[in-house]
Amino acid sequence: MNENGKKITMKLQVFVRALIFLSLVMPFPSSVLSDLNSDGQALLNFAGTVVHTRKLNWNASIPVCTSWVGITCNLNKTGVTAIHLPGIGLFGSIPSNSIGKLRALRVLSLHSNFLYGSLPSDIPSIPSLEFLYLHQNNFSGKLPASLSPNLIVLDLSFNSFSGNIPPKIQNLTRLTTLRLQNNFISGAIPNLNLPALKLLNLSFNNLNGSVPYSLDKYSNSSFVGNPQLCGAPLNNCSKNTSTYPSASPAFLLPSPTILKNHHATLIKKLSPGTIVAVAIGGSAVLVLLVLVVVICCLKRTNKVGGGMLKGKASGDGKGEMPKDFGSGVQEAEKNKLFFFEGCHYNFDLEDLLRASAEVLGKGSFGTTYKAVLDEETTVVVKRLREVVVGKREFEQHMEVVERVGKHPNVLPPRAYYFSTEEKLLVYNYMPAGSLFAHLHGNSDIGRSPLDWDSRVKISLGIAKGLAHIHSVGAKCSHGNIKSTNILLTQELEACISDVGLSPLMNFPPAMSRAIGYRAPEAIDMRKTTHKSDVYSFGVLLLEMLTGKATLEYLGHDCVVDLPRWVKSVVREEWTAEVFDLELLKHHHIEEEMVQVLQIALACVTKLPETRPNMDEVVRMIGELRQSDTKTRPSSGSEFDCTGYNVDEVHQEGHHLAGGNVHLIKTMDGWEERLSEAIKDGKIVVANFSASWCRPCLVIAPAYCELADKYPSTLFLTVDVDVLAELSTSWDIKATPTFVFLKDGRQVDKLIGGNKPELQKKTAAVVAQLATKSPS
Ligand SMILES: Nc1ncnc2c1ncn2[C@@H]1O[C@H](COP(=O)(O)OP(=O)(O)OP(=O)(O)O)[C@@H](O)[C@H]1O
Repeated sequence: MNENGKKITMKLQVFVRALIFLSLVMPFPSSVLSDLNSDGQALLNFAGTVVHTRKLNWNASIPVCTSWVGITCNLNKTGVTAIHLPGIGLFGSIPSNSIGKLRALRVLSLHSNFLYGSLPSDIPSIPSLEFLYLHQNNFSGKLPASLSPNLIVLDLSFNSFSGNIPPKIQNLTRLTTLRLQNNFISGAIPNLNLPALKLLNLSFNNLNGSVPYSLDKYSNSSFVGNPQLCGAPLNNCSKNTSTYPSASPAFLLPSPTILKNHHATLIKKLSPGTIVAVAIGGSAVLVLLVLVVVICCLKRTNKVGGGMLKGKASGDGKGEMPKDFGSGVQEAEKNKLFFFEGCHYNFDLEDLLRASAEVLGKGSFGTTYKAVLDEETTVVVKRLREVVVGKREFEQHMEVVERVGKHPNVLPPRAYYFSTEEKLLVYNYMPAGSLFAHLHGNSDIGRSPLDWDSRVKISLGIAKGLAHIHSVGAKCSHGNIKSTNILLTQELEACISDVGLSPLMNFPPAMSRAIGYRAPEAIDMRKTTHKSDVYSFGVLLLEMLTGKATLEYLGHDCVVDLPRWVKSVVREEWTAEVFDLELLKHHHIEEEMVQVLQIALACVTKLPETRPNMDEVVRMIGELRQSDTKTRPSSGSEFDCTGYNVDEVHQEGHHLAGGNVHLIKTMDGWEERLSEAIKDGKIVVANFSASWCRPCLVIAPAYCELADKYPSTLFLTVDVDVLAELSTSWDIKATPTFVFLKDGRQVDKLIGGNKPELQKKTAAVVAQLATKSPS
């Protein structure tokens, strides 16, 4: 693997740790030893209810204050003062009478987990509590009404809290940071006069009324995304203030809260211009697609004169239609090819039987041929075997299929033929081939591998097509979703083939390739449902992410259980091994890849009722695409995993450090930009990561302290992924920020950063850059 590949691989290892909770959940010993103090008991109550990863070593047999992960105690070890468990995959609701019982607790940091439900009221009201970090979870219900009067930081952002801002916040005289953004908080903002408050963010809620005068000193970014809110620093109340679209209701997957919140933010932040552009662009693509299909159909065929005679050659490979092809077609019925409405093919059955033919494959429903009628007309003929319904029922069913086929991501049959002995379906020939061929057959035909954008586009197309099929009725499922049944246009739009065939057939024993896509409850084809289609779609997503087929030839055909394989790889913490090496060559896609992996894993859960439906899947993938322009570095705006907008944090840091902070946001071109910033004599904060678990909130105020302490100093923030490059053990607390003089000498370290190799290396880089750019 090249350098870049390795880097991305390591990034992915960091990213996907958040997924591990899906498979790493471990039961916690519920027995409690009698000598355990009440804090220990309270913590065990918490851990006994909230699912967690094996990183948590809490055990009744070990004293709480010596080595329980994430726990800090007071000096005489009589009480727990801090809990730091951010981003470790905690999943579930916090019970009351657990953390709320810790009477000495000052810091509670459980952000970036998967916690949901209401926040027990005994937690925020712990009298000693000073720092409460619960952002990036999925807590819901009203905001806590009773709050510790000692709170300094209250961060409940990126959750699903609703209700009003409790007026009691006014009593928090020590509060310096209040972050409630990206929730569903409604009502008017109370007139808050908080003397210590420096950071305020109420953006992207459902707040209304006018911004109280006491708060108009905060910037616009503290309030944006509340369409009903007006007054300085937002627009004047008399004007229309809806500058941002309101939030779409959050989608609740069992797991990816982060995904939801992150993307809810991104959508909310799309400007109307962008939305219009996306809408126009989308419609243009759609119109183009329809045009292509119409033009294809309009190409009338010339009758084949002296073409290939029926029954001449082999049925395998290129040649003519096989000897017995059409043998069941009775003379009187030769012209009884039934064409669907809107299709203008101009051949009859006889032409078809004489056409030059090639076997494309033998599937579960019969053999599929490519039939070339003339230079302009090539179709695909599916010769169905084991049709169990009679003519009338077949015809009625075809009417439904015609209806279902009216969607840009569904490949409709163009014509059919039915007689007692022969049943044929005619489709447009899709020269770009199947998704299977694109993913697994490239080397044979010199086709370049599918890049990430194309894979996402294809996934979205399939999801839309499938959602459309499901919208026709509860009983209308596809039943055979797999990569050979996804055909692609030249523009790489996905078309789902074989729609509506399952109900017509005598259920064949599933072919081995199909078995890999089958939901556990639908191995028998008769039991396919919407949710079993969702499972198959999840396998398709995994196939696109991993580049692995569901069937391997190891001397004999071997079915690959992709969901099982992927889960086992993630469990063993070899997550980066999951992804297709072809994809690892590209920059800035790792976050999206992990998000798609989350969607895929949600689709392939064992219990059908826990899988999302296809509409929800469409929305999730769609959000991924809409956020695309925001998450790619070229857009100039970035979000980290905790949902912080780096620009926003930069502004805060910049503001607080007296306009003397220069932030370098991305890895691209960082050397040049660092040099420039050094030349400008600015304080430099270099974030060498596009995203993930950067405690911006912690770092931004800390910049200011350091800016005071070391004027004209260079700050360098090194992220966990860079750390991972040098260290095999991942420590969630280590997000080191080093402070360097411009000559490369280190003068301080801010958080973590006890990795000498990393310090040495960064110091060398800084020194080298400093000499390159005289200040
Ligand atoms: N309209 C089409 N244009 C181009 N290729 C097609 C078309 N329809 C099917 N194919 C390709 O022909 C091959 C055989 O298809 P067929 O549907 O018979 O089998 P299958 O997809 O492997 O299995 P199943 O019958 O279970 O769907 C597949 O590789 C498929 O991708």
